Amino acid sequence: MSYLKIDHVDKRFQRGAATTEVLKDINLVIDKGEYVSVIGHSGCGKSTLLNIIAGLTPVSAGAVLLEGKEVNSPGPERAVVFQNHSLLPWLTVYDNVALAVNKVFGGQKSKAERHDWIMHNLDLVQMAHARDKRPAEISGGMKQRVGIARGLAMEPKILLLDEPFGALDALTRAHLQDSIMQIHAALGNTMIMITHDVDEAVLLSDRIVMMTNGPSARIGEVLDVRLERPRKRLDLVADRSYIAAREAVLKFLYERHRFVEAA
Ligand SMILES: Nc1ncnc2c1ncn2[C@@H]1O[C@H](COP(=O)(O)OP(=O)(O)OP(=O)(O)O)[C@@H](O)[C@H]1O
Repeated sequence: MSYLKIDHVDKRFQRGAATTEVLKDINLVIDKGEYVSVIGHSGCGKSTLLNIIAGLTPVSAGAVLLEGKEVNSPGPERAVVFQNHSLLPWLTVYDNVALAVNKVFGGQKSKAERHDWIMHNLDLVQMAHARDKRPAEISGGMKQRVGIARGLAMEPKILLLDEPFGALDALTRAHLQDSIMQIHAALGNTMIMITHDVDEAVLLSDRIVMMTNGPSARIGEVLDVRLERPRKRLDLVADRSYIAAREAVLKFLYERHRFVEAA
């Protein structure tokens, strides 16, 4: 049985009498522990696909199956990390993570166990020192770290990352990419990440799913990234497989499926 199966998924949005077909016949199987990136031009339907996997958006046809069970509502086994962190501004870093932990584990773990689990996840993203700060008191990168801790703390089967580093400067972004690689190596969790950044996709992924332009976007190609782990960005700069993977994605995006802005 596949771990995650996206099976002949179509998505159409209805606005009044007009129907837009955003996704057409999306098929993808993802193994447990895989890191899969989804890349494609703006508006092709990447977030729509992620939201379907999250159970936030219903499919128009087809199905998403996680361990054979159909996904049709949001659940803690599919946690989402959004681009803009989505932390509650009136709660501290600790309480933002606690909210999710209490919701998921309130009936299973004691108060002390939940506390340890919250601190463990804040430690994983190197944010334990800021546990009493509110979101407005910490940087964008730190907010994303807390968002990732909150997602991980739900112990999801799949962590869905919607451009998690998109709003960050290049250096902060690089630090967070390194952190997420370490977390993935340590926990072996399944991750699906949307990105616009070709280097980020190659650095982090086991496979890169490349989507054609919408409307009716499809999966155009899936690239296997055969780079050994752990990966170090500086070592990869001159690595032939890295350069080849990067070139394959760039060619897909800028030669075969060039983005043409609507007039
Ligand atoms: N709730 C909705 N109702 C109607 N149309 C929608 C809805 N959500 C998304 N769309 C449309 O679906 C298309 C795909 O949007 P989506 O946000 O999934 O693309 P994307 O690839 O994630 O874009 P970006 O890279 O710019 O974030 C767009 O044309 C968008 O306008």
